Amino acid sequence: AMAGLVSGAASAAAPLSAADKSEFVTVKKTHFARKGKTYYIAGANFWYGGYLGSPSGVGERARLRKELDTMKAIGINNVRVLAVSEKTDMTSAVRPATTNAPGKYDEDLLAGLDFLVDELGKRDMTVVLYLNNFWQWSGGMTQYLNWFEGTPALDPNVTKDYDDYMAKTARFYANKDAQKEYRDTIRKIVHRVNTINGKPYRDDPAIMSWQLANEPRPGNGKASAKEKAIYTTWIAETAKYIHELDKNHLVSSGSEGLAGSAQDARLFMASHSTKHIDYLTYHLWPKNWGWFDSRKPVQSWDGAIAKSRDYLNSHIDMAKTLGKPIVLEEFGLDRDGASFDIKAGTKIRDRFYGEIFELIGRRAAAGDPVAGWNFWAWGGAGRAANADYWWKQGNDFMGDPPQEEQGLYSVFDTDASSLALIKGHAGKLRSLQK
Ligand SMILES: O=C1NC[C@H](CO)[C@@H](O)[C@@H]1O
Repeated sequence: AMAGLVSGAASAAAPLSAADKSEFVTVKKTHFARKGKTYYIAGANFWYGGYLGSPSGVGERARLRKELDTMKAIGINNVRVLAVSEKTDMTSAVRPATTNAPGKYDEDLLAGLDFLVDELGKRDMTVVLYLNNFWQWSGGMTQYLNWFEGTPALDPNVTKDYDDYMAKTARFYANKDAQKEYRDTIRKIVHRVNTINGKPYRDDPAIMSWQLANEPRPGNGKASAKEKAIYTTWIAETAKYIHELDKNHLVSSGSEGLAGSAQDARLFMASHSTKHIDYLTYHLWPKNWGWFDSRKPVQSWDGAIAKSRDYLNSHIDMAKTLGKPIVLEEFGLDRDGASFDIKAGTKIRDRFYGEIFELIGRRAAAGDPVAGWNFWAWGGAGRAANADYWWKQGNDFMGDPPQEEQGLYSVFDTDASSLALIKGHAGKLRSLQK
């Protein structure tokens, strides 16, 4: 099995030439380069960063500045952020949305993204901006289909049927009208001029990459050859379109890896071999994928960590084969006792984070095409507001989007052991940059 097959001769990061002095994050063979050095991502998922930057409504600019200062202080150099959301009547989705209807945008909310990007530039931090969502918590592809197919936007928290959801949502890729609106929105964002600092996004090195969507999948686990072909074409053509709009920035898919490719390694490799995809992404979710049972942590730990290591190693090996850097841009585990309560411990999650950081760090040090990690997700000063832990409009934003209990996977500013662990491993990756 591919698992545990640690690469043979490590492909050490190629020495950088003066041309790599670019302020922009670029790809040099199987590593990122930035300002003349290799660049490793020690990042956080911060989906709501643009929301906090808004000048009105949901905006909390003082909180945003404080969150970025806290992240910077522990060595986090990158955040992964939702750039576009679609207004929907689904209860599991965030309100407000950057797109209220086809071609109708919320300029106040988009000004929040401007503020975030400007604040990141001031802190020498970078951002990955995803332009859509396969899931319903920001409207996403299912909302596009509501607009252009006339079908109801599907909320799996209501339908309780993920297989049906995934098969229907994947119709987005071949829906011409939905694709036209999606591309119009992409152009609106990629060609945006920052209203805070006057910088066109295209020319701003604080942006690291444009990402097609959060966790785009070809359909469900039984995706057909036709659906896989449509998905593969969609990735290549959308990535190409973005590169035509913007010569400076990288493009990635937002894929989870095998879990987001119907467990089909050939599909993952084929859909990411296009030259228009600059680096690979994968996500790791032991609890979501049924590997870890947080109510039976002792019994399920060994199996979960073995499968997790296998998942990491096999994806790094696929990155080696494809000759592209790979970022573990999401991973997470819940609090002790499967609690959402901020007072619950994080012993098991800390152990899990430590194992992931160690493996990634070891293979990065070995020169493998490892480009870093983003944990899921930054909760910071956010606090759950309701006894049932569900999000309601007006409540704090935190690492968990509205379709999940507020506190499920968030790392809060009071989770001292987790922050210390993140700080230590961010430092280890930073020491590899030369
Ligand atoms: O992108 C994602 N991946 C997993 C997260 C936690 O379940 C989820 O909130 C998000 O949709």
